[in-house]
Amino acid sequence: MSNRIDLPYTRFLDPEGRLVGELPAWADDFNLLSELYRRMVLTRLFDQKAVALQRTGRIGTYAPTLGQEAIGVAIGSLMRDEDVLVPYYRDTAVQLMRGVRMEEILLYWGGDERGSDFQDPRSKEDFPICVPIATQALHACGVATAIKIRGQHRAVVTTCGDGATSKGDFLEALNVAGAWQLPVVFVVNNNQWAISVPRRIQSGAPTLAQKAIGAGFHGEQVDGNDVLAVYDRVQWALDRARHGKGPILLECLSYRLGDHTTADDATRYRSAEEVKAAWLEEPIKRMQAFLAGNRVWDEGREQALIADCQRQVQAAVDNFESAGVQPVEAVLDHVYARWPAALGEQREMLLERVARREESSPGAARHPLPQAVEGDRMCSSSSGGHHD
Ligand SMILES: Cc1ncc(C[n+]2csc(CCOP(=O)(O)OP(=O)(O)O)c2C)c(N)n1
Repeated sequence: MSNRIDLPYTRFLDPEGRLVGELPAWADDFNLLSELYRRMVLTRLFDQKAVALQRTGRIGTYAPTLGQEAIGVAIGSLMRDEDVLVPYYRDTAVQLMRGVRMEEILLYWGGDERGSDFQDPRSKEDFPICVPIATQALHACGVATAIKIRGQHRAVVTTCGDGATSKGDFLEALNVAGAWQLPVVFVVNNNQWAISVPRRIQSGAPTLAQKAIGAGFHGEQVDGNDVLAVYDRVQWALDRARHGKGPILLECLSYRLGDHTTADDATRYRSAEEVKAAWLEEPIKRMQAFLAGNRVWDEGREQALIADCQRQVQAAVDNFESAGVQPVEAVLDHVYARWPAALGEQREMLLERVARREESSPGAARHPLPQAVEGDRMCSSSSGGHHD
């Protein structure tokens, strides 16, 4: 007997950018389609820069989003200001679409608290990136419960990887979302790897989407390399959630083209042939081919786009590098809404110490961003503020 539950799978574009399904009416808008492409390119160029900044010791560990741009761009382009994002660490694209500034993302990965204090009103109520695997799924259900109690028309989106779907937190979140019919959309970035653990041994379930069925709600699979497919299904899921029709799980099938993080070396556990084959499926080339085939994209537009994105990325890097060092006491900020008395005392002590050190040797108490440690690529822990 098969353990497979037949669930929908959506794909409109094949890897060459040819149509393999009938596009919905919303996709008649070629301005929108070009914009989705532009956003994927911007994400990729920023991502490449972030990796380069880690390699030169200017930020700590970074989790590249290479190959998964379609998923994040689709989600972020569809969420409304009043929706809430509860992300994981590979959500650079969604955050950029939500108005999080590139320099804020760099500050975050540099271990700077200012990187989670988003300035854009669109992302003010979004959560910071969650590094502990799958815990964000429960936070999302908490937010969705509040929205439901208040009778608001808002949706919560939470994301995770394929490995995260094995965690108790994830399964508990599905359970409560189904039991209470919460307005939450779970998006699983099935990029085939959880660090060095391949999808085939991650779970006995033939699809990860079917995990929703056990919790009493609908799940689907989507080609996560096809931005049009992801856009279509996320749009539908968000609309349902906002109208009180309960949760949805979308499993987006993609591939992690980069290392797990800059502290990883994926050549140790996966073959060059596998990665080469995955590059043939990646999302940006296929969308470019589709747009070019419809005569709305050409080499001139491509060059102008790349130049524009590079300007934006460089301006963000300049802002990041001139942000200065965060105050030492920031290590205690953002932990409690109402401070316990003991922590207040510790903060005072810390400030006194900083003041004393500052008096005896000006500048010494405020350290610059951490520098790269030699051989960082092989280290399992980060050189910055995060551990994986
Ligand atoms: C609770 C917890 N356990 C272990 C880790 C270490 N860890 C970091 S990433 C990762 C794999 C996650 O893989 P997946 O969920 O597939 O997401 P991906 O990184 O592939 O996007 C693990 C085990 C962690 N961060 N948190």
